[in-house]
Amino acid sequence: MAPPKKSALPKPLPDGFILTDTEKKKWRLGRVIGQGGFGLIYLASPHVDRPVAADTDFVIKLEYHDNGPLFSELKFYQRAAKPESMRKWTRSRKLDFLGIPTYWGSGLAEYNNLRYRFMAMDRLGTDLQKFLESNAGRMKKATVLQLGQELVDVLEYIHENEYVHADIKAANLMQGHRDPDQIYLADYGLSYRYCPDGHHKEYKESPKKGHNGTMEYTSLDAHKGVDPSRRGDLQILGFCLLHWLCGSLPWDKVLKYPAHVQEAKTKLMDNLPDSVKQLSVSRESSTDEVAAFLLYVKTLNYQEKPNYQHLKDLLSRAVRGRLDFSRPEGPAAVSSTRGQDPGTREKQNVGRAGRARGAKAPVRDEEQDDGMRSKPVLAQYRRGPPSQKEEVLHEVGRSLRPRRGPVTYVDDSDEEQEEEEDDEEDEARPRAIAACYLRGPPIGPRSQSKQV
Ligand SMILES: Nc1ncnc2c1ncn2[C@@H]1O[C@H](COP(=O)(O)OP(=O)(O)OP(=O)(O)O)[C@@H](O)[C@H]1O
Repeated sequence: MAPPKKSALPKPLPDGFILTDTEKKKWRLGRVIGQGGFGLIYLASPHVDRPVAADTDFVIKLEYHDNGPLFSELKFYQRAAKPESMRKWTRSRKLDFLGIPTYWGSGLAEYNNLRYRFMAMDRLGTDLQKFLESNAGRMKKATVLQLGQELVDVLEYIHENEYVHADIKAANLMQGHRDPDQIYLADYGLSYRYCPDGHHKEYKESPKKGHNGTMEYTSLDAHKGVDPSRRGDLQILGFCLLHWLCGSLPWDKVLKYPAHVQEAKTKLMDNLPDSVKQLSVSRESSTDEVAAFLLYVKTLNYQEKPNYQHLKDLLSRAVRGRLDFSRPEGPAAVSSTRGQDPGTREKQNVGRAGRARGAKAPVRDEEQDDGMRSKPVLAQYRRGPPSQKEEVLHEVGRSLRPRRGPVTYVDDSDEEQEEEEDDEEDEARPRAIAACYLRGPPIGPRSQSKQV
């Protein structure tokens, strides 16, 4: 009998299903509490003899075994986020907390002729995009600066462990399940090993890979198709901080035109610090610190190690204490983000060519653009099988938000090296990308001079 036809989102496994990880540890599945473009998030428990408690501290992320992002995420956790190594780092740096979720195990499973990959990890709480959506896209300045400092700590740790995240944004920042003051950087599905075994990738512009990442925040390097690096992560973070402070970004209205976004970001970076300072919506929410942050990031060479302490110093200004996600004072920014459904926002994330390639973000005639960010994504641009996704959404309730759609995946350039390490995973390796999914050349002018 032919195996059932697959779509990107896995056919759910039944409640109570028992999974065995590579360490022979068993995990019991509870209910589904989230879904992404490729996978489902289940409550889970290592106590397999009883139903999973509603307040369990664990979740399992489940995807079809050859889908891809989970494979990539797993590699990140296995190489870079070992609990012992994080503990050591936290102690040596005298940090109270490091916002990277703990990985508890992973494995493969089979059910009804379908093969799955799973990963057990810390359960997390609400993502920060939800706060932004109820606060006109803004956060209080003290909160923004504090988040910025905490994220610099997280980035320093992952950068020192040969990885960059490459997709920092509020939707990937989640509160702790037990402690809402602990903020975790989640979703390492697009993380990239920029410095395998201490050898930094070379600077190389590649039009075929241009404009990858989440369009609002992706770095200028990514716009040019350059592999992600440390300075790119910091530039993405700078754009996020600016967005959270102001509620909007200068390129909000042209997000469907990657070349225009690139142009607007180049202009902003070329005219620092004034270009950022003038975006302040009020004195209380002045953007001076973010201007200084981005100005420093601009000085970094592609392979240069940032001075993380200096970056934190630039953001420090009475920013200790509890995080306050209430609505900031002052005028609401004129933001085209407001009112836009999160699904539409997420469709602007086009993934990384060569790793998570897929349908390109929709590009339409310019004449048609009259603030199109608030318009729904056209049906033909929606990735994945809407019917199945909608079914699952109904089952699991309103907390679920569709994010990126399915893309065919190819592993990063570490393939040969990984082969040695992953003998037992060989069979599970994601398939090579089909030619029909390769992204075409970027649209629009490429007028920038090289910046290495
Ligand atoms: N560790 C976790 N604990 C609790 N909920 C989680 C956890 N990780 C993810 N979620 C929830 O599940 C949803 C899907 O997460 P997931 O990381 O699979 O997908 P995504 O990042 O939204 O999209 P994609 O899979 O396309 O990258 C998230 O929106 C979040 O609400």
